[in-house]
Amino acid sequence: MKIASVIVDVAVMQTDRPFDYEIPPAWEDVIQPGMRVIVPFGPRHVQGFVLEIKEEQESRKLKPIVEPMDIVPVLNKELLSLADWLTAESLCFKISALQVMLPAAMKAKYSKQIRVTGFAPLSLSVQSLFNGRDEIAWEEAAEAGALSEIRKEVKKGSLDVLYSVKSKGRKKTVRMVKCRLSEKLLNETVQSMPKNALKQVEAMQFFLGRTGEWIPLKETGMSSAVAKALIDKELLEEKQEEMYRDPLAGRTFTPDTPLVLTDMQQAAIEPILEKVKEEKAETFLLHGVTGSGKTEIYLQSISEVLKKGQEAIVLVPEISLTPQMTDRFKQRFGNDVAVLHSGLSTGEKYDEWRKISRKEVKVVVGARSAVFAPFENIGLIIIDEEHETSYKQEENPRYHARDVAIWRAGFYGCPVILGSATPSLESFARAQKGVYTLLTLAERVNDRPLPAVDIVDMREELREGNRSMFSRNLFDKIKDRLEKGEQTVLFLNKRGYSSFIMCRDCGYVPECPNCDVSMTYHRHRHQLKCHYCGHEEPSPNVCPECTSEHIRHFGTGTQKVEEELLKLLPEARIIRMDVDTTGTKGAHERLLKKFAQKEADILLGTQMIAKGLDFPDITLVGVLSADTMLHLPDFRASEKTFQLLTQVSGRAGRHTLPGEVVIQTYTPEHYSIQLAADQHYESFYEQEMQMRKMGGYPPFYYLALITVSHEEAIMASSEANKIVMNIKPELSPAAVVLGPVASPISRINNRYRWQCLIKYKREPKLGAVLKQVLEHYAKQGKSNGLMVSVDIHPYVLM
Ligand SMILES: Nc1ncnc2c1ncn2[C@@H]1O[C@H](COP(=O)(O)OP(=O)(O)OP(=O)(O)O)[C@@H](O)[C@H]1O
Ligand SMILES: [Zn+2]
Ligand SMILES: [Zn+2]
Repeated sequence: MKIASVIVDVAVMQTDRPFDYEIPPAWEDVIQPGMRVIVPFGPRHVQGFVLEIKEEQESRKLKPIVEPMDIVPVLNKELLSLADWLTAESLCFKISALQVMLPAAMKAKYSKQIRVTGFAPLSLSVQSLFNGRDEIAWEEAAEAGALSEIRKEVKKGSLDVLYSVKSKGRKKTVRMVKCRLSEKLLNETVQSMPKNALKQVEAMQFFLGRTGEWIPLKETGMSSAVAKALIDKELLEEKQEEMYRDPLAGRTFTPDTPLVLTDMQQAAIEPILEKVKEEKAETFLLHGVTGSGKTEIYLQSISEVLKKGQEAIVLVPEISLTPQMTDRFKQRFGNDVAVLHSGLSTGEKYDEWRKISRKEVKVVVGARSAVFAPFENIGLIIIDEEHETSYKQEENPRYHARDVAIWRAGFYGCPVILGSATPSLESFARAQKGVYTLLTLAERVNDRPLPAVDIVDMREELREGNRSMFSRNLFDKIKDRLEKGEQTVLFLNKRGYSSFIMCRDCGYVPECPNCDVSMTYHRHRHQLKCHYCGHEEPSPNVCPECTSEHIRHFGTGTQKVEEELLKLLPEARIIRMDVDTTGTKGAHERLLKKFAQKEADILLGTQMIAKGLDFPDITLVGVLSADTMLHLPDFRASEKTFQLLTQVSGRAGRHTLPGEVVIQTYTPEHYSIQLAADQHYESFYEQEMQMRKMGGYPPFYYLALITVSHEEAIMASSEANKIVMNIKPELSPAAVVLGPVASPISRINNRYRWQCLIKYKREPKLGAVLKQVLEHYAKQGKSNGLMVSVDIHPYVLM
């Protein structure tokens, strides 16, 4: 008999192994590894993934597969083995590793139906609920409050519960019609049709000269009733045709041609093209200052890959998946490009995925999860802005796109390009050691200078009586740009410094009642909101502690900056880009377009404007508060500050007009601010490496973070203690186990959180030890309410 081993869609430790199912003879030729199937599991039907197919001589009693959900495998052999690797590396469930590779639309949707069996009579109340129908949805019964009644009936045998599984994704179809008659016959028919059937006559006339051609029903102008009548008369034929939802519908792209590379670009691209030609895996770190033409190198490398008939994946951070960035790929490669980003609807993402899967496109540009694009002949993988922490997924499977890219490149024998103006310390250290090959673009294209940077000490401003959020230096420069008709970008760093409320008399800051964090103030609704659990409450007008009225909004929101700017410079035309103004579909793009067409003088925004912008008339960049991120409890705080300041500064003076940057700060002496002003990556790297060495942090040590949470603080802390006691003897003396300590955010959603951090260099047993810890708590978890999570190479230490 033929047997399929299947991973079922039930993400708990007990089911984290393949289960065997019989393949019914009818499906023997159909079912293959990598397909989704529906299988019985306990009383239910669930989705599962076929891992392999076995042939056994002896027949044994197995439950049969109910039916396949795919006609062709959705995961190829390579992706199936990538799932093995991912499971082992990130200590996740196999099912999570398989699901993360597919678009959300392909996740299973479960529904329950209740059906009348006819074996026993129904009670009157249930009869009236069914109201003559054979079947109703579970939800309907639940809403009617009839579940306990139903349960009794199921026991009696009069009702039955059916579980069904569906894919969420719907293919979009259009109704097409075709005239079945020959041209001659059609002519005669139109003549002989009764005159009172005017609509039908008109409809048939439409096909004169177009018989035998499939035409969307919409275009024929006839109603469905008329169509139906004509189909019934066998004059027309109909079919449903599958369609893609096109997120870029109605946009045209002016094709562009490759630029002539500068000598420096040429030197950088050659080693890449060599590996493309040799089909050898190698990881390149392309370190190029802002505006040095990295993107052109990506484009021309991809060209070579396509010429060889291979495919390319380009990852960019979600935040820079702006039309400006994706257009550059569309302009060069036209319809060969699929774009995957979170702004697409579930259906649109599914359609893009299908285009990739059917090899109708050759290039994918997308955020983190695009690294799983189901290509089978990959010739190049590019990760732009490789230092971005959003490449690490912060939920299971906790993978880093860079590691996945390097794994896939190893499989296909192709190069990986990691590009950045400010590489992560980890990657640069690897390049120093020769694990990655370093390629450097030390200057901007065509000797354009990097912008000149002024650091302004805001404490000094205050001492001299300037209480505004703009230093005199920055203000003068903005005014100057307004007069000259040049453009300014103002950047407000909000990460880690969202606006909160504080009482100026007693220092009281409202905190979330469920989580130990201060709440964020939302100005437009005068509400306080917790970003961890979603709790919301009205913002107080007097201090709940001391009843002072001086309880105020602290921190500066973009809206407040805009108001102040308008007070000072009423003539300025400002575009504000933040979560409030870019919430609707296409808003991001519209705002940037307006700015590009010079309908505004100042672009004011948060993180989302730090990257990728390339406009010729931006000659001034102002950073309103450089140090807000420096004070986070995170060993990467300096690195993040340096990266962000360098990126934002890089938006100025990218074309012929020279650029200037003003950085406002309360800690001007800090090395990450000083060195960002000099745009001196190597010096920053040297200095930061010393700090990391002293602190025992990456890249000198690897990290693993264990977090334990429970509703009672004492449970969380004592279990965290037990874990530490159990782990320590298993590790080498070189490993350092810190904690347990209360997590920086010590409570989320009424669960107390404790953590311990393991620092290590080489611990071959660590993975197995941590897996044991997880297994142990998974078995007990349900009964004692403990939750334990493990994050290998964590980026969020809170
Ligand atoms: N060989 C070239 N000749 C002329 N112009 C070029 C060349 N290469 C790139 N450019 C132009 O230089 C500008 C900067 O290039 P690009 O955006 O590729 O830089 P980048 O290194 O990706 O920048 P960033 O990291 O700051 O986003 C662009 O306007 C681009 O069109
Ligand atoms: Zn107070
Ligand atoms: Zn909360």
